[in-house]
Amino acid sequence: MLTGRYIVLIEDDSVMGSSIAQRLELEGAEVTWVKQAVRGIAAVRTPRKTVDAVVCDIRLPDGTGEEVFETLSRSVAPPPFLFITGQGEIDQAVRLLRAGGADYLTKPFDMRAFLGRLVLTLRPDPDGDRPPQTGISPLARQIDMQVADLARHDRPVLIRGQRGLGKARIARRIHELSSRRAASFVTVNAHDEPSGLSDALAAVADGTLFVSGLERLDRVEQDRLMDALRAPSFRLIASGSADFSESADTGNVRSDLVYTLLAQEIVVPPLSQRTEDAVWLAGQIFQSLNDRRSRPLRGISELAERALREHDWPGNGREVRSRILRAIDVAEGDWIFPTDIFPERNADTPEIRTLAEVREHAERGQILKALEQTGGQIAEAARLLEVSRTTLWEKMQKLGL
Ligand SMILES: Nc1ncnc2c1ncn2[C@@H]1O[C@H](COP(=O)(O)OP(=O)(O)OP(=O)(O)O)[C@@H](O)[C@H]1O
Repeated sequence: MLTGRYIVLIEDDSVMGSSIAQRLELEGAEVTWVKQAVRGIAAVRTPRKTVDAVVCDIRLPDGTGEEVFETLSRSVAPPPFLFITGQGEIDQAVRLLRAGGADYLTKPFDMRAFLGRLVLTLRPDPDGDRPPQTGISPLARQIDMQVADLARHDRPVLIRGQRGLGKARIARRIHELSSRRAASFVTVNAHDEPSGLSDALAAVADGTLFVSGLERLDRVEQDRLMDALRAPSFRLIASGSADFSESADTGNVRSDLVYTLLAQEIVVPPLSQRTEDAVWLAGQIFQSLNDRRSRPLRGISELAERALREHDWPGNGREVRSRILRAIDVAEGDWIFPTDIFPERNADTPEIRTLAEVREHAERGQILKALEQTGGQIAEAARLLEVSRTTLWEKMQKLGL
């Protein structure tokens, strides 16, 4: 029933804790059991894998379940919480449900009833055939799960990160997975002058308002937005720079606006911290553009993939897109090569290239020339190049020809 699921159990009572932990493990779950609030916060905030649910007692030796939940909500979108309460704590539990906790159960309870409630509480199955949207790295998969989670709520969201990381795409995905998906998604770009906030507020109705680059909104517009948020018909999603939380300290953004947003945030790490995602994204963008070509290319060569992995992507996803667009345009053969993507690295720049790179580049040129002369006859080309057919074939495979 719970195979492969990871559950954090915060329960100080040894008898209760061990019977829950044992039962969860019997059902196939992996369990981290802690007895203190502070340890619970640590286990959820820096989990060793994605937490599918937290089972949390309300009364703990060093605090309450409510404090655990609230502390976590300030920095991350917490996983679903199933609270275990005593009779006297129901008010607190109900308050927690309103704040976004998933469910509660009153002691004493039957273990089967507990399992039934837990299954309904769990985070949607991460392997539930949803393809990656942000990337394939664990960090990106975590973002995709947060997106699914936040789509189930209706609170304001802040998406924080450097420029060009796909924050606008993330905002749109939250909207499309949410119950507001049939309504409109209206974007305000605070980098533009004027941003068009008033028109957007008039147009959004019960849809989602996405404010890109929130810290760039001027004071008058911030006041207008905050007024609208007093009784909003819409849901606000905003994007901001990686150090957005400092905006409140420096006075760039009204502090009440900052705190409204910080409660639910997604932090998107730069591509330089997850270069496997840069390679993945290049592949995705290549695929979508290539499919539209009348003469499709065969792919991104291994050498180019290596170069993608080694680049540090200061312009993030936006840079990936523009480089792949260009590469598809200029590629001469069937495959994309490093210099198609990074033209600044071509032979007449003073940059030192490895001997292997130079050799591969030269070999590729000669092989293409020979194949051209022989009308694509491999045996004949091999004779001109004075190598065996097998050697030529192997080199062509390696060079992606
Ligand atoms: N995961 C992704 N899949 C496809 N394209 C992406 C992805 N991430 C970024 N891009 C490309 O990067 C560009 C920027 O995306 P987007 O506008 O969503 O980023 P942003 O983080 O909101 O940028 P900014 O903060 O600079 O406005 C777009 O052209 C988009 O095509």
